[in-house]
Amino acid sequence: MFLSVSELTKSYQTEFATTVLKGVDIKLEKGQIGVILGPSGSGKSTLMNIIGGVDRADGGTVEIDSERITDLSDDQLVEYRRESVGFVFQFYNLVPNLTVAENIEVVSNISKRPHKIDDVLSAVGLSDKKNRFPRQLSGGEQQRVSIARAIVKNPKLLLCDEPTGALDFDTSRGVLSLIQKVNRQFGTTILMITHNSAISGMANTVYRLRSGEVAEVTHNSELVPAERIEW
Ligand SMILES: Nc1ncnc2c1ncn2[C@@H]1O[C@H](COP(=O)(O)OP(=O)(O)OP(=O)(O)O)[C@@H](O)[C@H]1O
Repeated sequence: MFLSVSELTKSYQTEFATTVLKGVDIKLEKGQIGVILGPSGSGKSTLMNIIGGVDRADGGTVEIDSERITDLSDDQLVEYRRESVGFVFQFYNLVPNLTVAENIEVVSNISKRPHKIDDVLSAVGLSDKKNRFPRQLSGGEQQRVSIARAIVKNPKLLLCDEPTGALDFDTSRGVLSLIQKVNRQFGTTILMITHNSAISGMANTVYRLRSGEVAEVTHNSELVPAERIEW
């Protein structure tokens, strides 16, 4: 199994101890798309942060491509985040005074096996806008840049946290369609979190999270093209 999350637990200690993940199991084959669905507060971002090496679990394991992430030192986690994981968030976090190409170049410059910037720009449909600044782009275009920046390092895993959360319906479908295209063209394994259940049709496996537990797992034998998703 390419991505294997087993019995993952996490609590936060504030005034009260809050158990956010109560033994979560997730499995994805290489090249698959997984979706994690769940209401606000169900633990989606916490789970994503642990898989992405941004936060640490209390118990359980995360393995990607036979590497046990939960055993890595802090320095090894930095390396893992830089080489192996691409992140896409609801807000694009582009550097405002760098052009589209430069925003992508910043990442490719520090990667060991990057894709060519022009190939990535072409894949996201922004070759003709590579010299623009983020403020000169629409929200959907800015999200395309952030996807290009996430995939240029040729990551083992692309983590998308509510990638369409700030976008209108038509633009969202375009971005989801691009995520499907990235999966097909580059063979990238993708894990996406959302509270929008309409998106689940485009995933091989859907995990429904409720109060820190996987309440339901659904496998789709046929994937719905993003263009056909309605909500
Ligand atoms: N650093 C933290 N310290 C204390 N509690 C936290 C921390 N991070 C998250 N939590 C709590 O953990 C629970 C799950 O949060 P999480 O962000 O993982 O949920 P989520 O499903 O991603 O929600 P949303 O869809 O609103 O982003 C929430 O009750 C939240 O208040």
